[in-house]
Amino acid sequence: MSPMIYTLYGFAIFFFVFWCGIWFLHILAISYGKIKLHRKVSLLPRETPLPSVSILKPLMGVDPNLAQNLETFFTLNYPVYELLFCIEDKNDPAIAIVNSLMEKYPLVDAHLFLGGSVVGVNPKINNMQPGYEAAKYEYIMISDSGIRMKDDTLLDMVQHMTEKVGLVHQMPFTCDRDGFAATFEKIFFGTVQSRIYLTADLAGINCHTGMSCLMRKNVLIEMGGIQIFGCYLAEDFFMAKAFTDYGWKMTISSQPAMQNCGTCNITSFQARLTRWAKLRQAMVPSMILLEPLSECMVVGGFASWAVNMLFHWDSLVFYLVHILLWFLSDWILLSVVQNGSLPFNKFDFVVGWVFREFSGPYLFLHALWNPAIRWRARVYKLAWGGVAYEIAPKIKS
Ligand SMILES: CCCCCCCC/C=C\CCCCCCCC(=O)N[C@@H](CO)[C@H](O)/C=C/CCCCCCCCCCCCC
Ligand SMILES: O=c1ccn([C@@H]2O[C@H](COP(=O)(O)OP(=O)(O)O[C@H]3OC[C@@H](O)[C@H](O)[C@H]3O)[C@@H](O)[C@H]2O)c(=O)[nH]1
Repeated sequence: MSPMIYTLYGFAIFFFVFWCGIWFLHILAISYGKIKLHRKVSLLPRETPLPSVSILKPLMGVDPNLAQNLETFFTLNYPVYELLFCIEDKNDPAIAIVNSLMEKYPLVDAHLFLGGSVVGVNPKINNMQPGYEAAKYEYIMISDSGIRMKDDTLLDMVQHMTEKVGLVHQMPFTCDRDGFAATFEKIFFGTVQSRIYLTADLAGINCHTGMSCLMRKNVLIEMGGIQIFGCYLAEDFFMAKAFTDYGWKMTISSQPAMQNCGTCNITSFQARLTRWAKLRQAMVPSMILLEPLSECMVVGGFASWAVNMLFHWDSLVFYLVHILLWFLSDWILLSVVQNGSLPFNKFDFVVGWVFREFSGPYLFLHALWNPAIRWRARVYKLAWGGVAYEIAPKIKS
């Protein structure tokens, strides 16, 4: 056999093994999701009192659901906590919403911090810094503006903070909302993102998306505070990395993060996914190969060629069966993450799923060719490794 044939067989074996690995991830994610997610929160009395929590809420602008999302933080079923709302712009309309909720719930320990404090380039860290400095409790929670809590979400997260755990985060998911964009978001978070998030959590790989996380404050202080992550845009990834570097474990909680922003459209969601992809490409360069390769249509194409080469199986039949099984597996995983009836029918799922599968590789390439990162009012670039610098001044919204 010529070296060319050996090389082709080598590639065929690689793609077939990779394809098997991806299917192993599907099975792991579904099984682990069933075991890990949506467990009942224990209400049994404890020997020691529950730790008190300082909740940082960085806010910027308003959306139609902001008031009701924020209100869920005032009605948490948790003994001692404080709410630290942080708003950078002193003319931000979110201020009025926070003030009216603070008036409505005078017994809840809540404070508002205006103006932020420039400790780096990350605008979320800059915004939270005054709130962080004022935080008085032993656990710090960072919770983005679009998050909606159930009464027992904080309790669930605290119960996952066991002896060796330093950081508990929620796997991103979405509330039920109307419209195709909301369907698309739910399909994205409940399929491709959940598969990686669950398997990464099981394998102890850092996949932290910082929209809702609980941390031990003493460890944060030992690291130098949240400001040391201000030089990165992906402060979430580096915070989690620092916790593991300090010898702490991290885990997801049983309840996924319920994102419930009231403005939901395809363009802004795709811009957000592209921004995240740019962060991953800069921080974990192996993702540049692994991500496109692990897309259903791409890995299926390579595997179809490989099985034809190795076992003389019909490529087209193999490809179609692969897509059908992937689709079914995604439906099962989404149902596990949703843990109840879905707000859309099977036809909507087919349309949303096909759209996700075809737009995924496109968004990834788009992120690769356009390195500038727009986040809300500012534009940044990332150096390899993830350190960020701002390339355009703040755009007035
Ligand atoms: C046979 C092995 C195949 C491995 C395939 C890995 C394919 C990865 C495909 C998609 C990646 C999706 C990642 C989703 C979560 C990240 C969301 C995100 O970008 N968040 C950013 C913004 O908040 C945040 O800053 C970044 C966080 C982490 C990025 C690093 C992700 C690494 C994931 C690697 C997981 C491999 C799992 C393998 C388990 C055995
Ligand atoms: O300029 C800004 C941008 C954002 N933020 C706050 O940061 C939080 C997240 O902002 P967005 O919703 O725009 O962004 P994402 O949902 O994509 O964020 C997510 O990905 C990037 C990570 O660094 C974040 O930790 C994670 O939450 C919000 O609470 C927002 O109010 C600011 O305070 N200032």
